[in-house]
Amino acid sequence: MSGTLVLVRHGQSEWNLKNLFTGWRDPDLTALGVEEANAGGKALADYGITFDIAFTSALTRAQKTCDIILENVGQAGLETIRNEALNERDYGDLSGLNKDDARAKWGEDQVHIWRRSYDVPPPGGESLRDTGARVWPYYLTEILPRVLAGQKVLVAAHGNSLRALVMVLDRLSKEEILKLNLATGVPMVYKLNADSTVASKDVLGDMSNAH
Ligand SMILES: O=C(O)[C@@H](CO)OP(=O)(O)O
Repeated sequence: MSGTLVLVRHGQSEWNLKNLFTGWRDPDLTALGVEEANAGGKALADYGITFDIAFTSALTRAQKTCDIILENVGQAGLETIRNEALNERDYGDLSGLNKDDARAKWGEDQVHIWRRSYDVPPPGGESLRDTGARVWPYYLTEILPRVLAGQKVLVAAHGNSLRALVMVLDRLSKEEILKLNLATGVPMVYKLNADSTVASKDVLGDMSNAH
């Protein structure tokens, strides 16, 4: 058995609350988002894990979630690497639009395809496959080697950048990934085998109401 990889989606952001497509835009956490990050951090503290290093994106909501989690496990100030490779999927021209307004304009089905399909990009933006094409190499070169060396690694990132990772880790098909939503602030604890496959996965919270 090698190390441990913890993936967590940031807590609720101002734009999650306003129901706006966010992508690379940079809204802060809401008060609920801060609470969710604290709850995720407490769950990890109860689980009994501490980290060797943390990774997060170039966006405020993920960075703050990362900091809050580290505070909760008693590791404020732990070395944290920020990289835009872990940023949210770029929503292109949809960024800043209200999701219900987009449904009214383009139809429920089309918006669902843009939000959750594997390979259909929103206008001017990235498909999940495009997002994976930057997340996955970063994972392989920067994150996985540390886990395989036995380190415990925290990754605080975004709904879709993490879906791209989970798709590969959990070996999900294009159809299965369409249905997968990640809840804000709920840590997923992966133990990896030496060949980098998943030995076990513990979800520390409720993913059932994720959307
Ligand atoms: O707006 C976004 O960037 C993402 C994550 O909040 O939204 P969705 O869940 O619709 O992919």
